[in-house]
Amino acid sequence: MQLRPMTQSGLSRPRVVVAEPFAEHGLAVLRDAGIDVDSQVGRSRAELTAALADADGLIVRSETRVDRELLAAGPKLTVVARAGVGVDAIDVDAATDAGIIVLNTPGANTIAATEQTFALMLALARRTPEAVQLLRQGVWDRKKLIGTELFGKTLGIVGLGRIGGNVAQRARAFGMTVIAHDPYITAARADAFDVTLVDLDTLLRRSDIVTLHVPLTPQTTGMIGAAQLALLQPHAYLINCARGGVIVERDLLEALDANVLAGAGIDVVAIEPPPPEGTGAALHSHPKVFSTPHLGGSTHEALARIATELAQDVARVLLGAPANAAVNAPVPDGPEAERVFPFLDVAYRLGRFYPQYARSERLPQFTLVLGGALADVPSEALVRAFLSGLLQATTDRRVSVVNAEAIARELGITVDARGDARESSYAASLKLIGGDVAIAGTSVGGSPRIVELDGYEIDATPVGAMLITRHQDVPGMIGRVGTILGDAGVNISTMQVSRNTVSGDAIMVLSTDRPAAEAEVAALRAIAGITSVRVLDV
Ligand SMILES: NC(=O)c1ccc[n+]([C@@H]2O[C@H](COP(=O)([O-])OP(=O)(O)OC[C@H]3O[C@@H](n4cnc5c(N)ncnc54)[C@H](O)[C@@H]3O)[C@@H](O)[C@H]2O)c1
Ligand SMILES: O=C(O)[C@H](O)COP(=O)(O)O
Repeated sequence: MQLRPMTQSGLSRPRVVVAEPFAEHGLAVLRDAGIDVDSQVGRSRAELTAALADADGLIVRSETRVDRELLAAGPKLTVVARAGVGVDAIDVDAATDAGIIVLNTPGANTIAATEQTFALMLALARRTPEAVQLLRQGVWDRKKLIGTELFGKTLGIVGLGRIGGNVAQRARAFGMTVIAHDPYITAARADAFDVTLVDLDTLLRRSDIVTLHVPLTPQTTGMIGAAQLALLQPHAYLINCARGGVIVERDLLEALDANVLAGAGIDVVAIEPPPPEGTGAALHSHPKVFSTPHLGGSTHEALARIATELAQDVARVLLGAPANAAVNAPVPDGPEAERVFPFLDVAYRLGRFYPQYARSERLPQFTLVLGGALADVPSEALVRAFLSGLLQATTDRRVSVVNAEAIARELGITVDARGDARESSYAASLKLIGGDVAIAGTSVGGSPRIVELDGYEIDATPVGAMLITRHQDVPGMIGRVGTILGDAGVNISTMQVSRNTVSGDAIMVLSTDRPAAEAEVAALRAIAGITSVRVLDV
């Protein structure tokens, strides 16, 4: 895919501030893509705030609170990237309002968090940390340390998403019965994991071990408090590798002291790192709690995966391509993703191309025809990509896929998207109709192409500097245009000519290494037979 920097400072090198540890090879991916990296790891919030003044991107993990105030310190910010899954420390709504794309790496640490869940589960069941501690003190006591088996026990999973699903699969291999509570998944997903879906109270009553795998949201904050803990069996264990805030920590401490449950394995606490006098620290030192300092996602493999995936996605966004994993601008997943994804860039380029080519006083109402194999895919992500390109080329505002629709609504711009399987002579295509202009695009090997422009068949890559002439179809035109541009030092990288045999007109579509300057355009316009010259920066 051909890319160009999409920063507000035009063609200057984008700059990314890294606020928390991020694997070196991820930084190398950014630098190789022409992005400057500014490490603020370990610096104060004031220093981080100052560093954002001219930053295009920000990379964080779970310890940086990315609130409205911090976002406001970065007027050029295009992307906030979370190296991991949970985005609860990021004000995603504030980012969306500001047109900032929030990325994460869903799935990259799923296995790590799943295995950490089992590490805590087995540690609790076999009392391993206690055994290690006693042996370190020289105590050999086998009777005191008799454990329990996972085999035959009931595991209750709260949140049957990526991690919950992986935990379920492995629990079945241990010979456990698995029940789950997740109001947002289908029965088919539960069946696929051989899991019975139940309500939360039933899960708490029936489980020998309860494990939490929900995101921290307003609905899940404090979802396990005194009333829920009271439903547990006295021999039950509670595991939390999700977020500390899902549990009311004070209630858990009291329940442990009152033998309401047998123990807890926790990787996360509500405030990290926990202040010494808080409930998080009290849990860490509680004799019935085995805890780890938020290590669920911290394996070499997961961190390497995260660094590569995130750096590539940050580079894609900063270089003008659609994101793979934008939290606030989702693209379809499943089988449709493969069809839609290459066309996000086509839609975006059509958006940038249109106003520079059409030059109409007012933007018309648009129609976007999803042709061929695109006819039955959801159009939302394609419309967002189109609008972000269109508005970036027509407004001074910070526009991206996350706020393009809202801005378009404000400006009264509408897009009527419809599928038409018969529309395309390509396997799949997008046709944009606006006023009396019609442009069709497709994707070839991941590269956007314009294949039809106002009835002319062409094959042009709408990326970077372009020059389009309309002229009479007479001999010598190509030579004259080429000579003027050559004399001016404008290198032509590709040239397409297409003719209309009925009208006797032709179109020439050039990609140039730099946009032609006004004087050069004036010289082209002066060629007899040339009716229009347009310079575009797509
Ligand atoms: N300890 C760690 O280092 C670590 C590592 C990775 C992820 N996490 C945490 O684990 C969470 C889950 O990760 P995932 O990748 O499985 O996410 P996911 O989005 O794939 O799964 C979350 C599941 O929770 C369900 N859910 C949401 N609200 C619910 C509710 N009120 N009740 C029941 N179910 C609900 C969703 O339907 C979804 O199926 C993340 O959001 C993150 O906070 C922690
Ligand atoms: O949400 C996540 O991805 C995990 O909690 C990991 O968080 P971390 O990046 O702070 O280790």
